Amino acid sequence: MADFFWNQLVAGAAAYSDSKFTTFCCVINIASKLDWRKGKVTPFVSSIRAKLRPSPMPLNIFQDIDGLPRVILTEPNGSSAQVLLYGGQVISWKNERKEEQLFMSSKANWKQPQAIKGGISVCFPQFGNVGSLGPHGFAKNRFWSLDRDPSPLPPSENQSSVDLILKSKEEDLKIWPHSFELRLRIILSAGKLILIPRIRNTDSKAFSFTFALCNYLSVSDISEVRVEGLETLDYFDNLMKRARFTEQADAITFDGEMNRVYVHTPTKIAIIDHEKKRTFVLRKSGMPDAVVWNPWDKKAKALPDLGDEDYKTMICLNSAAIETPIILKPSEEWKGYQELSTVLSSYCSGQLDPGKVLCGFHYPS
Ligand SMILES: O=P(O)(O)OC[C@H]1O[C@H](O)[C@H](O)[C@@H](O)[C@@H]1O
Repeated sequence: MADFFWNQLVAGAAAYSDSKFTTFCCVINIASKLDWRKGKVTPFVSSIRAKLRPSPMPLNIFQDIDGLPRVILTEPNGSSAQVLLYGGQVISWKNERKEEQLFMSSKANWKQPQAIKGGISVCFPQFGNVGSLGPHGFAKNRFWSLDRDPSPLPPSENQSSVDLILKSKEEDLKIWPHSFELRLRIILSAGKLILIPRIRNTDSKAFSFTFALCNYLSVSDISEVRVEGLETLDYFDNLMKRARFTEQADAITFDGEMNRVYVHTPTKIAIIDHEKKRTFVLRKSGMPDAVVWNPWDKKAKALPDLGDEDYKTMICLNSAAIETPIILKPSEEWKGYQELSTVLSSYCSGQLDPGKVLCGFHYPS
């Protein structure tokens, strides 16, 4: 069946233009049974679709050459996103001009159980190395499932979305003995990519965790990038044994390795890419901290899954809950929210036009 998928995909690629290719890749409707252990995706016949709950837009999935099933989201303006069920990881977000907004390592390791460096990955139940687990926990090295019973989506014709779920399995309980359900809704709409993570304690005892959405954003040249919104805040410097400092600069710029956890950050942070004249705007709630990371040249060379020059075109700006771990009692649920959007940077004497990127924002309820 996997061969069938791949043959269809290749035939489709040859027959269709790029814009229609995505549509064609959507041959396999998500009314599918996904058997990960065999590395296969087995579509049900269409009659079974009727038995499933209706979704607002048809959801599309295909299996790529590495055997990793991915969901493709598209919206009428032409932007698109790709989400791997492995790690629940967003690996691509293209704007309406088909320009990639996310960074993917040129040496990313696509073989399980490795984590894939790039896109937007989920760090749970532990961020970084602080704790008993391996770096960034295990959610990024697990196969997630489609959530067949998500909470109802807000009605909208021009967005497409997917709901994923990760439940604790036996192997997880051995290393982190707390039963949980981690849900992630990914919504694509014109110029925006929204991620809504939710974690429910399905155990009989309380547990605590740290969490991050690790956003690898694509930039033209890291030396020309500035991050605004973190000035005057306190941060833990991971390069200085997590010592606490207060940010003194007007904006964060880069001329060497940086690995900081800013605490109590505002709900909006801007990444200004001077060369591209483009600003990423990160809006978030439920995740009070923000991690800023760039490995620079030496660390990039030391990391086996990062190209030597890759650091120049990436910045990691993570939405996170690290300083104060989240505690959930049995049956309680935590919910976060993250929205990434881009706007054209507008300058007046080198200053970002505040009306364009720093205007008020209200989160959807
Ligand atoms: O390799 P990854 O899991 O993508 O993590 C990459 C980086 O993410 C963060 O932002 C951390 O602060 C870094 O210490 C880490 O190395």
